[in-house]
Amino acid sequence: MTDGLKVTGLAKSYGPAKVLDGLDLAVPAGRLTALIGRSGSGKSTLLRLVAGFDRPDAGTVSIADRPMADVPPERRRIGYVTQEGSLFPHLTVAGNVTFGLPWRTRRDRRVVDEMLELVALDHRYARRYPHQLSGGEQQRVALARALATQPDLVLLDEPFSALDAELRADTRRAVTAALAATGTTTVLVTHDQAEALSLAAQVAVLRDGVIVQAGPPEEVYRRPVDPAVAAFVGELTTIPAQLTGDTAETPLGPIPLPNPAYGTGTVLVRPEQIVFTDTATARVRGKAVAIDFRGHDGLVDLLVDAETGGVRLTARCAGQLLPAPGQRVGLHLVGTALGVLTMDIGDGAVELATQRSWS
Ligand SMILES: Nc1ncnc2c1ncn2[C@@H]1O[C@H](COP(=O)(O)OP(=O)(O)OP(=O)(O)O)[C@@H](O)[C@H]1O
Repeated sequence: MTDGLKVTGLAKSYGPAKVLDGLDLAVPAGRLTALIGRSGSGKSTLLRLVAGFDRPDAGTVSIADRPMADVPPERRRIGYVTQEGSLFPHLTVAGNVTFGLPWRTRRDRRVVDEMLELVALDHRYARRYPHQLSGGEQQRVALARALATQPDLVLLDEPFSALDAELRADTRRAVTAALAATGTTTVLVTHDQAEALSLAAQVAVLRDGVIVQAGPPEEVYRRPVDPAVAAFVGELTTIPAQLTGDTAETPLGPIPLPNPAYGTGTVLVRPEQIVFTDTATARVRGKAVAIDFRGHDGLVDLLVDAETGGVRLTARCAGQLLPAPGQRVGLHLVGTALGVLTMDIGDGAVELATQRSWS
């Protein structure tokens, strides 16, 4: 697969603060890459350097195989959509959509109709002004404006974060469909891990000035490179274990390990890897202690029976099937462990995870 965007050794400091520290990232052409990382980790800084709004201290940026070192922002063939969309308030939707186009094309109604259709907006919106649109509609117009110039790369900086949940889902669908239909290389910055995992072909995790992991969503979720990434992209639960090479023996039974490990340790798994089974026939049983109800599903704090370890765990369960607090449940462990902390550190494992070895 060719790279739509390639960044190598990118460095940027503001005063003494090193924000990007030799960052490498390859974004496959025609696909969407989600960039995630804690607040202040440098996501917007990276986008600004790629767009040419700011200059890196070191490193290179290439877009569609063109080195960008001497290319000014307006010649980089980039579409940029921010959280607020930043439409021109004094221009109609049509005026906004065609803003970056040559004069002659600007008056061509077909371009506007085509772009509005692409982002699932009725062509009658063309004559409205931004203040006459909802937040989600404004974001779609902002994307239509960005796509109208047929850019080599679209940068989306938290474009859905100001929208409420329902509008966000609709807008997200329209925007990703438009990007897929045009085969546009896209980098999406988001604070919403679920959004990143669901929309992206590649998820890239920014931490300490570098990309610590980039890969397909399933890989980042199931095979995180370290405990901090594991905790950042989803919930975790820990189980004490004896590590016997390719397998960990836990109170809930054996579980395969991604990498061989030996001795006493703690395995990390996702809560959905602990599955409820029939209490009568289960080999391991426990009791639901507390429920964290989340609508479509919930997290269940469990206490495993004393004779099978007496450990506390968290399981995920579909909303309809959630046990009541105090209810007895059968337990079964599925899948492969995310990794192992090769020290038995008990209940505080997740908090301590970043400080411990990982295998
Ligand atoms: N122009 C600037 N001058 C000084 N410091 C800056 C400048 N721009 C960004 N920073 C600092 O660089 C760091 C990274 O900022 P950036 O906005 O890139 O992070 P982010 O990951 O996008 O954060 P968020 O998720 O909160 O939007 C922050 O500590 C920020 O204060």
